[in-house]
Parts: sequence; structure tokens; C-alpha cells
Amino acid sequence: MSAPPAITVTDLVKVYGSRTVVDHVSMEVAPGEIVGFLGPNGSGKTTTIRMMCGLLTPDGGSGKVLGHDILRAQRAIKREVGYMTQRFSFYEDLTIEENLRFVAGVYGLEKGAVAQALADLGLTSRKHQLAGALSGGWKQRLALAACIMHRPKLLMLDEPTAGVDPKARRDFWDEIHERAAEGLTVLVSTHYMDEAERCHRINYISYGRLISHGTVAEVVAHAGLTTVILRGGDIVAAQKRLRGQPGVDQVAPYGTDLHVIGANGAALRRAAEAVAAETGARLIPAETGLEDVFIQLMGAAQDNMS
Ligand SMILES: Nc1ncnc2c1ncn2[C@@H]1O[C@H](COP(=O)(O)OP(=O)(O)OP(=O)(O)O)[C@@H](O)[C@H]1O
Repeated sequence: MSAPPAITVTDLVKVYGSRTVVDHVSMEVAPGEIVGFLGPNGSGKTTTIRMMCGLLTPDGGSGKVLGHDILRAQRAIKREVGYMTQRFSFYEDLTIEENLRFVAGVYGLEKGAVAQALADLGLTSRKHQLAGALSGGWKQRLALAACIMHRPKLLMLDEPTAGVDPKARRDFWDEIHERAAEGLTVLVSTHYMDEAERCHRINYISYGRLISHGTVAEVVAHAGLTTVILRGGDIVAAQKRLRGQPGVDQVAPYGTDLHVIGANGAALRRAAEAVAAETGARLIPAETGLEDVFIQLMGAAQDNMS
């Protein structure tokens, strides 16, 4: 028998005033899975995460997180979940170790917990450094140490690597994958495509509604988009000519290439062939990227709302 899901929520709803900011969101996450949560700014990711963490009571829907009812057992959920908020904060004039000691005190953890967390996150040699003097990557490592010190079974990360350099982001993700291999479940919201690609599965939310989910390959395939590249020739003229043509939904320059994307493959190819011939460009078939899919989904969601 397979293990019960770490998260299973059905039809979650949150309403602020007259606005439904989370609109019947259902999701299931298996233990040890890393699931990405993507969507434009203000689409409802943080609000959904907070309902799952037991920090916010839903106005509708039901579900269980780590076997606890999200409506009735919020305290039990908080004990077993680590939540890293978008803008994590520390006492800047305290050292790494002092900050972790403070967190350990809040959770009532035993003495060894701080030393263990320092060792786990490679922070021992820096433990006397002031939190305020750390670079973005080390600050984020401290935040991760603070939110996994009480040994949560589920980690909710809300845009954990915003403003952190690529090397620190990669180290962070390696750390997350190691933890997941040990059984930790992770739900992570992000705006970065490379991070989405490091998740086992992703969920895409827009205007509070979950509109696509699955592995990255499934989400891309499900979007059914065609992509071609125009290379060489007069790219500026080609870009102007292609915009608004039947079949052409997106035109995006990438260096000296022009990526042309659309849902109607036949119409897209016709338009691209004609413009390539006019502007002296070569036409190269290409794979559709996750970012192209998300931009298409954003456009489609806006059309539905207007
Ligand atoms: N306490 C609140 N009262 C009123 N409106 C709120 C409240 N919290 C969030 N909202 C609104 O709900 C919507 C969803 O916000 P939320 O923070 O969940 O989005 P998000 O997807 O996490 O955005 P981002 O990517 O910018 O972090 C936004 O329009 C936001 O302004």
C-alpha cells in the first residue's frame, strides 16, 4: 500500500471582501515529493500555502496536511510544518548561532538542536557572524536552518530564492533535493523557470484558479503549443511583421534569434515561413519552453477574466 499523501486539499476557497483570491483549489502532494507552485503576482500562492500551513482558515473546502484536518487541527499542522516566508527576517545584530538559539527557544527544542542545524546547513564555521552582515545566499541558508530545526515533515517555501545569486540558488536546491530523498515533502512557490524544472511536479495558478498541473513535460505537452525560431536576416523587421499575424501568439527575441509561439501550429508555420522569406531569416523548429507555456496561460487567463 502506498503512503498517504502529505497534502490533500479539495476546493479550497479564500475570499477577501468581494474578491475570491483562492477559487476552489485542489491539490495532492505525495511524501518526499518536491512540488512547485507557480503563477503571476497576486494569483493566490501565498494565501493557499498559508491555508495549508494552518495559518489561515479557508472560507470553503477541506483537506488534510500530514494527516491533520486543516480546519480543526491547525496547531498540530504548525508543529510539523516548516514555513519559510518570502521576506524572512532575523535579528541582524545577533550572530547566526544566537538567531538559531532564539528560534530553538520558541519551539522549546533541546540544546543540541542548534549545533545540529548549524552542522546540517554548513553554518558551523560561520556561527559567530552577525546575521546582518551575511550575503543573500547565507541569509537564506540561515532561514532554511531556522525553519527545519524542529524537524518538520513538510516544508512550505514561499519564493525562497528571490534575490539570491545562481550559485547559492543551486546549492539551496541541492540541499532541498537531499532532504526530499530522506523523506521531507516540499511545496515551493517560485517565479523562476529553472526552479520549476527542478520540481518533481508543478501546479500553475492564475486568478486563484489552478489551471495546469503535472510534470514539467506534461504541462508543456498539455499546452499544445508550437514553437519555431527565426535566425539571421532582419530580426527587427521580422518581429514587427509577425506581431498580430494569425497563429502568432508570442514573439520573443532571444539574443539574435526570434522565438515565435502559437497554439495553432499550421497557421503559425504559414506566417513564420512568409516572414522568414521576406526578411531573409532561416526557420528552425524548436521545443516549447515552460516560460512560453506560462506566458500563454497568463494571456488566456486574462482573456477569461475580461
Ligand atoms: N489579508 C488580505 N486582505 C485582502 N487581500 C489580500 C490579503 N492577503 C492577500 N490578499 C490579496 O489576495 C491576492 C492573492 O495574494 P497572494 O499573496 O496569495 O498572491 P501570490 O500568488 O502569493 O503573489 P506573489 O507572487 O506576488 O507573492 C492578491 O490580490 C492580494 O492582494
